[in-house]
Amino acid sequence: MEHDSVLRFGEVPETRLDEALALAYLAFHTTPEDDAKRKHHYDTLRECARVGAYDGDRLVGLMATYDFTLSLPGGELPAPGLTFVSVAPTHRRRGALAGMIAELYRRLGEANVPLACLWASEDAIYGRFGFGTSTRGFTVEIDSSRPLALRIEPDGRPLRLVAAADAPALLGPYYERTRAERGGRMARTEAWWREEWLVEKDEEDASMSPPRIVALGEPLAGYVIYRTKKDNDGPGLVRLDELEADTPAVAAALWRYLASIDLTQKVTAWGRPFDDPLLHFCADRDQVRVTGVVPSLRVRLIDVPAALRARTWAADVDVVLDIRDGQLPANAGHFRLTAAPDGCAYEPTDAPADLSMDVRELAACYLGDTPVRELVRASLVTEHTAGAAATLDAALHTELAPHTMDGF
Ligand SMILES: CC(=O)SCCNC(=O)CCNC(=O)[C@H](O)C(C)(C)COP(=O)(O)OP(=O)(O)OC[C@H]1O[C@@H](n2cnc3c(N)ncnc32)[C@H](O)[C@@H]1OP(=O)(O)O
Repeated sequence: MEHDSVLRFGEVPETRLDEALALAYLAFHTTPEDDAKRKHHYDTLRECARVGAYDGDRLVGLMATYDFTLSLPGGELPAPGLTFVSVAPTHRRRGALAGMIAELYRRLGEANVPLACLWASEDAIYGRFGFGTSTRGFTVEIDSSRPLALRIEPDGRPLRLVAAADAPALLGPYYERTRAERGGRMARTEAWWREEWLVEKDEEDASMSPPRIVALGEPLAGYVIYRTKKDNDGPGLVRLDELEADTPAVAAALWRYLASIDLTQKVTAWGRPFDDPLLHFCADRDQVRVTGVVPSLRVRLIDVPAALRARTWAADVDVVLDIRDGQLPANAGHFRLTAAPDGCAYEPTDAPADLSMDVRELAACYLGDTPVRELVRASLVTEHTAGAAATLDAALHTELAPHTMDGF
């Protein structure tokens, strides 16, 4: 009988890309709206590394990985991004995903790749595989039927519209600088800008306008990318896709601009960084309402020592961590972490632990997002030595909140 058959895991060759794409459309309940969209998916899949699950010769599971580079506090690392994770509905809950993950971890281990990352379609899937939520954002809604009330003076320099064709060259270097200031951000290629950020027709809502880009300052001091929607039955909408600014005054000017666009009465923004100054400098929090918190990038520490050594540390720490790891035994055990602003060592030890945690909790703290103390209070980290979590938090601290806008 089919459900007794044993699954096999391995490469998905280029010759089977049509089948792989059909499987992804089946699992995600989608059909491409036109040939161009299908070709885009096909080309994306062709460029990704791919793992499949096979029942006999039939492809019943697919996982692809983008070749990303992720910013860390004070550094960056390659971090393959999982995407197109799909299992045929006839073969669900038989270990296809678990087997593909095991095959992926084997490959990444062989290639000395220390991290992997993803956005989850459902929250409950990936924690068991050691992924922790490493960046978060919030969604915000602005009532723009009246001018945006501000407590600070917005930057008064003129704003200018930028053609989408010119945007990668202008915004690319600016965005790249922000990666040095915040963990959790992907390096963007020109193709990524064009195909993911500046694509004419919005992937999720075809009734949205093409992307509009507005810049402030020369040299560039800030920018917004947004789309608008005119609703014939109600007020139009501005959907902010990205806002970056050198100073709060520049940010204030850009937010005020978004809230002033004619024939619209609402601005929505998704995935804003946790430390967005808007929430402080707006004068009326009834006008600027936080409507949700979004778990963003999930990170898997494949090689914990290499991952910890690649980031910088804000303060001295000397703690023994007892790490559990259900998939990668090399990460499990007692390790002494000695870190300081000039470097970090992470070595196995027989010493008793100061803190015990699963590797997914370490991932949640890794980029400076969730404080270890919060996880102690949630009983997800055990503190054996009083004060150990606070000391580790001080060392993990980052000036700016980690943040990811590139969904994939
Ligand atoms: C990065 C991305 O691409 S995210 C997109 C993920 N894909 C989708 O959402 C598409 C639709 N869903 C699917 O294709 C499949 O259901 C998948 C990929 C989510 C899961 O694949 P499966 O082969 O059924 O998972 P598998 O059998 O390996 O399950 C492994 C474990 O995860 C659990 N699990 C799997 N899916 C889920 C889920 N959606 N919610 C909670 N737990 C889950 C299983 O119960 C199992 O737990 P156990 O080890 O305690 O028994």
